[in-house]
Amino acid sequence: MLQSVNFTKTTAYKNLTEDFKRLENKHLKELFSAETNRQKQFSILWNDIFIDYSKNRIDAKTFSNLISLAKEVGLESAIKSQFSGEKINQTENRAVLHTALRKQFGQSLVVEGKDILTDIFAVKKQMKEFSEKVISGNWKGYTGKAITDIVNIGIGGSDLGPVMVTEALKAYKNHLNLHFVSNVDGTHIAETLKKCNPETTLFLIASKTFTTQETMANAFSARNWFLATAKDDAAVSKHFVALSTNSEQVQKFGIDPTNMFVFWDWVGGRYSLWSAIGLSICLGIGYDNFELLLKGAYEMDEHFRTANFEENIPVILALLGVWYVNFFGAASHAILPYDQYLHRFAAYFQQGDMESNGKTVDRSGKRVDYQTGPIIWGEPGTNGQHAFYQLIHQGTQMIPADFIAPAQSHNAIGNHHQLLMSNFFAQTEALMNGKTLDVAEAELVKAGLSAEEVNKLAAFKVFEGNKPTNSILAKKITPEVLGSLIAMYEHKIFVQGVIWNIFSYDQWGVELGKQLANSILPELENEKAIDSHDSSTNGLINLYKNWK
Ligand SMILES: O=P(O)(O)OC[C@H]1O[C@H](O)[C@@H](O)[C@@H](O)[C@@H]1O
Repeated sequence: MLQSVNFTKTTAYKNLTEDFKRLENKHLKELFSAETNRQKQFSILWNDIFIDYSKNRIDAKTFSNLISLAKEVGLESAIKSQFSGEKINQTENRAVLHTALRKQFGQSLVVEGKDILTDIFAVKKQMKEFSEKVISGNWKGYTGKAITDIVNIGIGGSDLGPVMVTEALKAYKNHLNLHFVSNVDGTHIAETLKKCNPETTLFLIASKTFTTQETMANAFSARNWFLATAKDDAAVSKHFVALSTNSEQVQKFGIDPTNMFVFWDWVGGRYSLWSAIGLSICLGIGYDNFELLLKGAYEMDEHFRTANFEENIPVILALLGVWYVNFFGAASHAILPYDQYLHRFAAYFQQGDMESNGKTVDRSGKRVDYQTGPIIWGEPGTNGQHAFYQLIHQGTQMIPADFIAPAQSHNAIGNHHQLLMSNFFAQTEALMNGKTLDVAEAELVKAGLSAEEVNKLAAFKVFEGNKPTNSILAKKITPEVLGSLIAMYEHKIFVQGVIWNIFSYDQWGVELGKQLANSILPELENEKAIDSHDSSTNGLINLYKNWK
């Protein structure tokens, strides 16, 4: 089981407090000139991924104290507990075994006396056969036509992962058109169905619980739309399949149990793209590529599980994050992929990270007296550069950022990739070095400005620099590399949860809004004025009722 340790009471934390005093006002430029081999010291080449974390505000001593922190909070045994299937998600009394889904054929994992890989491989086989049948056109719709369009209906973890991965690996896409419907706003399903033909559309109803309001509403609307043309309940089985843990609800909805792809309660929603929830990935890029994605994740699992903390990528990234959140007071962390295909990567980890570590209560049930998970955000470069980088460069907040880029593009058009990469390299350099007042003045003088104008303008052209970044350079974004990158962030989140002494695998914070929406729903079904809430909520509901 996970130990409950307040990391702020450890010796390592005390030492880090001293480190912070030493480094708080030290410029990264100074650190680089003091250590000529700094990149070598603070970087890892692993498979086709290079992690350069040298542009962080640490020195060798801080690094070693951060590693000690991981040791002191019992990270080693926490990793063992997670991988072996202990019920570390204590508030839901569940194991956390998305890593088991990535195990390779021929391996085994016995949990509570049962080899859980037997069931996992059986579902994978079902996914392989089904996806191959649909892709080849052998799976026919109710009028005998091959499937052309796949609509995945799901939300949160049953949507974001498949969306992100199928976008990231679009270069591997086959002929099937993929659509994702998540929002309960009728616009989402309506606009999607405009593009589909009931005879050739396959719906994947993706929901771990099969009770999620948004998904069920969309699933019923999809079925009504389908039956309006098909006019035969028996046709449903050719066009609707379920990805879920809840066979009872799946059957109630009317989906044939043979068309159900199961997973298990030890797969958290936001960690479920590796499970049956990944069926849309198999359909969109082929099962073999899905397997490669899993393989890449498995390799990262093995690295995380076995590498010394000093060389352990997720551990190091997690510790650097803690360093900024808890010592420098950073409130957010940016994920900035220089790859258009990764345009949903940050959005995916908004759920992955914020739903996991957005907690205020520690593992003993007490309110924490330190900061936990940061706000995760980001957009692809270079778009972000022309939008919000201003604040990263010259704003008052410290925003540690991960810059991710592939050395090889899937679309080598002209010099586009060089242009992109020049920006990737320039940004982290600029964020680190900044621009001094002297340089800003000299540039203005060179541009022919008068002394008075130089004096007026120079302060606005200064960049303090000293902004920490990680550069994550991959050879190419292949399914395998993507799998590794996703698993890398998953493990980073876990490590941070261990340090912050919180439960990373529950998500009670999403419940209150759901409960209240359920109690408000019946109030919207009649004309009566409402007075059961506070004046703001009553006022809003009543105005809505007047206006609708
Ligand atoms: O797959 P389901 O059960 O429909 O849940 C969808 C989402 O619901 C809630 O918002 C949370 O529990 C998420 O973690 C989950 O991913």
